Amino acid sequence: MVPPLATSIQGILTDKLTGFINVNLMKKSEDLQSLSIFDNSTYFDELQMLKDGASWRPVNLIVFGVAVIQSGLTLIFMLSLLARYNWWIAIILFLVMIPQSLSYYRIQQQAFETMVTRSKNARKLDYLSSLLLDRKDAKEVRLFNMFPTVISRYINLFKDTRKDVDQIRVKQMYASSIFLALVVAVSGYGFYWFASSVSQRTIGAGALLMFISVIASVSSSLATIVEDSSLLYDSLLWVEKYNRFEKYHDDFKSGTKQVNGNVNQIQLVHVSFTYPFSKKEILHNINFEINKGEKIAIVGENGSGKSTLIKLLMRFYDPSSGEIKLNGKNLKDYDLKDYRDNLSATFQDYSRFKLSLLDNVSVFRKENMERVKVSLDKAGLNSFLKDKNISLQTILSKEFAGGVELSGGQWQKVALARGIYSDAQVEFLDEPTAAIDANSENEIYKNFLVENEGKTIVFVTHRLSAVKYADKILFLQNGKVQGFDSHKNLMKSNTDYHDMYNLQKEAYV
Ligand SMILES: Nc1ncnc2c1ncn2[C@@H]1O[C@H](COP(=O)(O)OP(=O)(O)OP(=O)(O)O)[C@@H](O)[C@H]1O
Repeated sequence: MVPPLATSIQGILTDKLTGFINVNLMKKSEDLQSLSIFDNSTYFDELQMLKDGASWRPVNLIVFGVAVIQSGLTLIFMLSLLARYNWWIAIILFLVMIPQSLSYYRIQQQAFETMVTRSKNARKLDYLSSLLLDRKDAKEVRLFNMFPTVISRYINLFKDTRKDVDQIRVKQMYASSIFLALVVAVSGYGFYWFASSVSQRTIGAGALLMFISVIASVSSSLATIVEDSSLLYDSLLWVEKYNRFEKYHDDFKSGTKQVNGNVNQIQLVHVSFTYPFSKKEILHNINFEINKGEKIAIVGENGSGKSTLIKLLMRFYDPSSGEIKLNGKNLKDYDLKDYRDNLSATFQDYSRFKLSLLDNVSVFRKENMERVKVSLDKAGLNSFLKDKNISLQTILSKEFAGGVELSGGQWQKVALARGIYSDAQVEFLDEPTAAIDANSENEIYKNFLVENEGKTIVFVTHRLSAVKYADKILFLQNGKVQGFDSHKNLMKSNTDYHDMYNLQKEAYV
């Protein structure tokens, strides 16, 4: 093909395929609605490799495919020319290619597998470099002078990773040398045969010149075929991994039943739960129910399973045993997206999108400026609405031009505004005020829990002062329900709860 044309076609294909594959990877992520895939480190390894190869591997299929076909045709033509004089030299030359090609393929496969296992290290290497280069960890990295250790860890890991690859390279070099030696031996013999035939005048002198050019062309075509087809094979292995990823599905399926806007009751019946790829059971035989309009507080020590319970209620995971029922039917029977449309949440590890204030609140749902403003106001951010330097279009990150940096508490309020904006029937709040000052905290709880009559609200809190707003409190200890009742009743009937509440009360007085 004409080189400039080939270059531009290759450029266009590279762009299109990169876009196509990355979009497909993102769409695949949309299919995987459970969080279980994120508990599997192999997922990150495979994804890293697929993302890294997205821009060039598929194009290699075409580039090397075309090169192999071109060299194959040249080879056949040249060998048939040679066969006209001496067919068995042509056959021997051809046979030399087979074992060498096979061994080359094997090495190439090893090189590919090394790269795949290496991707575990590649991710670690990426992480180590971003630790020192990114803004996120800049403060602690500098305070604790993490530079020398991180750099030396990077260098050691890099050396380790290179070791395997270098071994493969050496093998490749040996295989190429043996291949070359065989070709030289066969060609040498061929040259001897042609030269003797010319001296005995059984063939003309021109045949010797033809033999020399055939040998040059055959050996270069053979080398191209073997090398390019092994690179082609390498790209095919990548495509195979990509297809496997595309076909990947977990056991997590959406049902078809519609919620029809009625989340009247959510019931947990003998629910136990162990995270995927983990052995330890986190929740044990949980039984309780939430009725429409109720305000339920979940309290308990760190690690007692409060956030895990919220994840199950939102169906990010399914229980390992027992069932969660929505309006009397198994939650798994319901259309997942439809169910989640009825929910809203402010997570403990809420997202800080590097997008505009408007996007951060509306998150691509139907935009309604007035409602965004009301949500910000209810979340305690009315100061934002008066600030001349902040508009709804302002990007909430200094990494982008004109962006602003928010404080931890302001970020949490933006996350709360996002929850308020949705106006969903059921609201989950996982430690919604951890970073918020006492005055705002009170206001927020009032806004959420007192002035939200019809809404069902489940909130996790360590601040026991907030439990006064709850109809019922679920008291968790080591993944077990220790009590489920009103604050008043628990204070009377549950000594652990009573002690925990009083301890915190004393700390504040
Ligand atoms: N993805 C996960 N895979 C395996 N174990 C996990 C995972 N996420 C959490 N855990 C474990 O589950 C347990 C409960 O965690 P969870 O976040 O539910 O506790 P919590 O009560 O919300 O704690 P906190 O008050 O500190 O927020 C912890 O021991 C934690 O290590």
